[in-house]
Parts: sequence; structure tokens; C-alpha cells
Amino acid sequence: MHTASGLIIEGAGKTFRAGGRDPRVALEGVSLQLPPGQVGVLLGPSGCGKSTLLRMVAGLEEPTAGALSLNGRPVTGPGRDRGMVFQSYTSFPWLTVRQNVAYGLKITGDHSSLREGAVEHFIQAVRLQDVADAYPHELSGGMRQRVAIARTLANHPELLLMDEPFGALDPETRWQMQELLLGIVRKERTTVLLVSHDIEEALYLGDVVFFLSSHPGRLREVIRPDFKKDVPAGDREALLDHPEYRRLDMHIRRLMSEEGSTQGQPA
Ligand SMILES: Nc1ncnc2c1ncn2[C@@H]1O[C@H](COP(=O)(O)OP(=O)(O)OP(=O)(O)O)[C@@H](O)[C@H]1O
Repeated sequence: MHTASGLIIEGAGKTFRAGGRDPRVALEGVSLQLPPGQVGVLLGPSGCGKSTLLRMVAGLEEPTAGALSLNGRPVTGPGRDRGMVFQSYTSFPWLTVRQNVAYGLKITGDHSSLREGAVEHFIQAVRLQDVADAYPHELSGGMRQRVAIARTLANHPELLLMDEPFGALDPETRWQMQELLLGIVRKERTTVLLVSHDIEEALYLGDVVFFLSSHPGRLREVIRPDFKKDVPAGDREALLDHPEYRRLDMHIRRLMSEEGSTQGQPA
């Protein structure tokens, strides 16, 4: 594997300077690597800078220190090599499911038969074929989030960025969505960077979990739930029952409570 492949973040920092107020150091000296085809999870207490880091990778926020690159190219702004899915459902209400999924492809002018193939493929991947001609307001929250995922994946991003994508869903739908996502990214070999503050979600989805500390946000620990290779794919119960899962869960809870006790201190 080429050393520059995947996402590389080196010494990234972000200090917000709003007129008249003291500068706020949101992130400091964050270095991490996410190899192609892996799912990375940014986990940490509220306000530790997870969303800021994700937005920096998306090119929506400029780092005030350090550098980021994707597959050897520096990140200098938003680009089609990265696709973003937000917590709120970002479908166009006036377009059907199929038109929503096709939208991104339309504006990039892909060849039409290839485009239709990609649209149908991803509609099926997120299991929306029965409602492909419905409008977003006719769908449940989970379905609408699946539209957003299909639309983003149909553009074949090198890196899929997700900011608490299932945070607004009820637990049952959330589990289904996590399973669905994992199935798709394994099949498509998508590289994913996902923000979560849910330990179970992080350990279930992540090949690697980046735990951030707060005030300022730093990378405190890199956790690799490698024990998952001993658990049948998708068997959540076996996963939650695994002694190593319980150990990591406890360990992360401890990190969270340590961070919680330092919250509110000045940055
Ligand atoms: N545009 C901004 N201007 C000033 N400060 C900001 C801005 N955006 C974020 N911050 C600050 O940076 C820090 C990190 O915020 P961020 O939203 O990245 O954290 P988070 O870990 O994603 O939080 P949560 O889990 O609550 O969503 C916070 O202290 C926040 O107040």
C-alpha cells in the first residue's frame, strides 16, 4: 500500500477567533491516519471538537495549524472526493427518492446509462426500491437518512464523512441503519470517517476509534476493536457479549467520565 493513501491528518489545530472575544482553541495537534477501506470513528465528550475535525476533513473549515491530505492530495477546500452525510436529513423535498439519489450525478454529467445503473444500485443497497417514486415527506426518518446515504454513495466518494448520521433516530431504527451501513461499506470498500458520541455505535462500526479529549480537543487514544474479527459479521449480541467488548466499553466510559470532570474549564 502506498504510504500516502487514505486520510492523513498531521498536527491539525483549530483556534476560533471571534471579534472581541478570547480565542477559543477547539483542536490542538491532532495527528491520525485512516487507511483506505476502513471505518474510523471520532468519539469523545460534547464539545471536544469532533464536528470541527470532520468539517476540516470536508474542507468546510480551515485548519489554523497542521495539514490534511486524502490519497496524497492536500485538502484545501470542499471536493467531490469527499461526500458528507449530516444528522439532519438533507434530501430535496421537491424531488422523489430516485431523483434525489440521481441529483448529484446529474450535475456532474455522468453518462446516462451508467448514471441510472448507479442510482438503482444504491437505491437497492439502502433497500428503498419500493418507495423510489415517493417524496421525502412520505418517508420515515430512517428512510430519509437512507436517501441521503444513497445519494452520497452514488457519487463514489473516496471518503464518506458522517456527522452523527443516526443521532436523530429511535434505537431500533438506529441499529438497523448501522447494520445496513456496515453491509454497504464492506461491500463497496468505502472509507468512512464518522462522528459519534455513542460508545456502542463506535465499537460496532469502527475499525479504529479515535478518542478525543476536550479543552482543547486532542487525540487522547486510538482504540482498535480487533476482537471483532472473532465475531460473526453483524451479530450484535455476540459482539456485546464478548469480554473484550465489555473491557473496551468500560475503558471508554472511564475516559468519558474523566473528560466530563474536566469540562467547563477554560480552553
Ligand atoms: N464557529 C465557531 N466559532 C467559535 N467556536 C466554535 C465554532 N464552532 C465550534 N466552536 C467551538 O469549538 C469547540 C468544538 O466544537 P465541536 O462542535 O467541534 O464539538 P463536538 O465534539 O462536535 O461537540 P458535540 O458532540 O456537542 O456536537 C466547542 O467549544 C465549540 O464551542
